[in-house]
This record gives sequence, structure tokens and C-alpha cells, in this order.
Amino acid sequence: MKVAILVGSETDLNHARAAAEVLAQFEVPCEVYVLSAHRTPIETIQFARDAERNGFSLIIAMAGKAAHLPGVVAANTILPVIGVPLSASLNGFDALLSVAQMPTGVPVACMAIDGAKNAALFAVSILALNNADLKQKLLLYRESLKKGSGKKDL
Ligand SMILES: Nc1c(C(=O)O)ncn1[C@@H]1O[C@H](COP(=O)(O)O)[C@@H](O)[C@H]1O
Repeated sequence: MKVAILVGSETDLNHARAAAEVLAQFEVPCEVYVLSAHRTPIETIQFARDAERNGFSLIIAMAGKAAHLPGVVAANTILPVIGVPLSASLNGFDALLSVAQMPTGVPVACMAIDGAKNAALFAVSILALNNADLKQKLLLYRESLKKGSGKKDL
């Protein structure tokens, strides 16, 4: 059980870090790579093709601007690909549409703009399907979200 976190540029590494921190909280191992469908197309495709053989269970791919990275990765693996559009320009709307509007047959699970943490949590949900220990941790995490909710007397 291992997650790959891909970002399109070194300038996106803060988002990779945010996702990696969530995965670490759940003790899910991950590896971070800077790969770009535009700047390093051959390496990106090779990474996606080898990902399953290299022990990855799923891939989180994040990119800003013309965010083709998640789609190109999805086109080259049948592992689940979670895409995160980043707000590198146009408040992230350009990347959102690039990640969300995949043609039928090659899906990418598109998170919110800059939704790196939710990408990691979604990855944990998928992995928890086959891992009772992880499922328990996820249930505890959801329980922790209740803190601070309810009626407030001001
Ligand atoms: N969208 C992509 C891809 C890709 O889709 O393969 N590769 C880099 N990028 C994005 O370009 C933005 C600007 O990158 P630079 O800051 O390096 O110029 C980044 O947000 C990156 O994700």
C-alpha cells in the first residue's frame, strides 16, 4: 500500500506537502515526484505505466494552469487517479476545468481547487476499503471533526 503524489512543478511542492502530511497522519506511505505532461512527457507516461508494478495503489496528481498531468497519468494506468487543480492562475478555474472535464472512459476523480488535503483523505477512503486498521483511523478522524459543532450560547 503506497500512494504516489505527483505535482507539475517544483512551485507546487507546498501542495504535495499538505497531502503527504495527511497521509502521514494515517501512516500511509507515499512518494512525491515532480513530473509534467508538458515538460517531461516521456517520464510522466513511463511513471504512470510502471506505477502499479512499482507498488503504488493509487496516484494523486496536482497541477495548475493547463493541468493535463492528471489526465495524461490516468490515460496510462488503470490505478485510480485523484486530480487536484491548483490555483496557479485564473484562481484555478483553468486547472479545474482541465482536471474535471475528462472524456468518457478515462476518469479522474477531481477535487476542489487546491484540495490537496481532501485528495489525501479520499485516497485513505479508497485504501480503507481493504484495510480494517485504516478504516478505524478514518472513523476516528471523522469523529474528531465533530468537535466545536452544535448550538453556541454567545
Ligand atoms: N499543468 C502543468 C503541467 C502538466 O499538466 O503536466 N506541468 C506543469 N504544470 C503547471 O504549470 C504551473 C506553473 O509552473 P511553473 O511555476 O514551474 O512555471 C504549475 O502550477 C504546474 O503544475
